[in-house]
Amino acid sequence: MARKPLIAGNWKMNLNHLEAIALVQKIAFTLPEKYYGKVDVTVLPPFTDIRSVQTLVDGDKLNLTYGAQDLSAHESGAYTGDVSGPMLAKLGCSFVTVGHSERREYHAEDDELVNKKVRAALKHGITPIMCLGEKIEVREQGTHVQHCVDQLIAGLKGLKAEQVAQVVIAYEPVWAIGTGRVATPADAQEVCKALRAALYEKYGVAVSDEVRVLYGGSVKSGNISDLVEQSDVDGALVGGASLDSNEFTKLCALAAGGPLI
Ligand SMILES: O=C(CO)COP(=O)(O)O
Repeated sequence: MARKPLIAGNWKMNLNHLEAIALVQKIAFTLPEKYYGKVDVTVLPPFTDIRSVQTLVDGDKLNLTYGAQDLSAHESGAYTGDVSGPMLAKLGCSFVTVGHSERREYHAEDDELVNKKVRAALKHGITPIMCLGEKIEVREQGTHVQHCVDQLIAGLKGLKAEQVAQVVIAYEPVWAIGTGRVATPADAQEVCKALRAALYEKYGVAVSDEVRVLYGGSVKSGNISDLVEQSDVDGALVGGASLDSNEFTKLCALAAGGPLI
């Protein structure tokens, strides 16, 4: 089954709301309408930028969508500093990353919390992009495939097949994030294929055919084509390269099959 590629720009903790408006305007101006039929494009700015991005996307009727980088597992209440699913839904967020390795590392998020956040996103109609991936030590031991499959199963625990069908998975090997050390297309395919096989085994073919599995880690316009050519890689979660409008739009165009802008 042909899955439409998704390119998600994870801005991480970069750009204030004025810079966010400028970047989204540049992306919208540079990427011609025709590409949106062949690739879904979303940007994931910091929380403080989302309202401004919403105003621009709604006002100019842009084809790209936007989302957030995290959400609370709770609905509301005494959770200082957190942002809830209902708040993000109200802002029109289409996606939210959950369980990014930087959240796992700096905020001690484990698979159990990731699972709660995936549920919170789904409950409020926001598509979770559930991130997983191995650290370098795990890869060196050669147990990375099983490690990633275990993270997948734990993150989706207790969900019904119809719910799993709505999730996006992002395989991001930790050693490839922000390092310039991109996994080879074969490395990405090995894990993405195993993740899809695990989805097939547990939830059936309708789910494994539907779920988009992205690769993330030092993705740029120079390597996106070889990555999306892999049969189980359905797009990319892009960090650094998503902050440069020329690089990001070029990457989106290539993921759509070109031609290069
Ligand atoms: O963490 C990432 C996206 O979520 C990847 O970041 P880089 O593209 O900067 O390596």
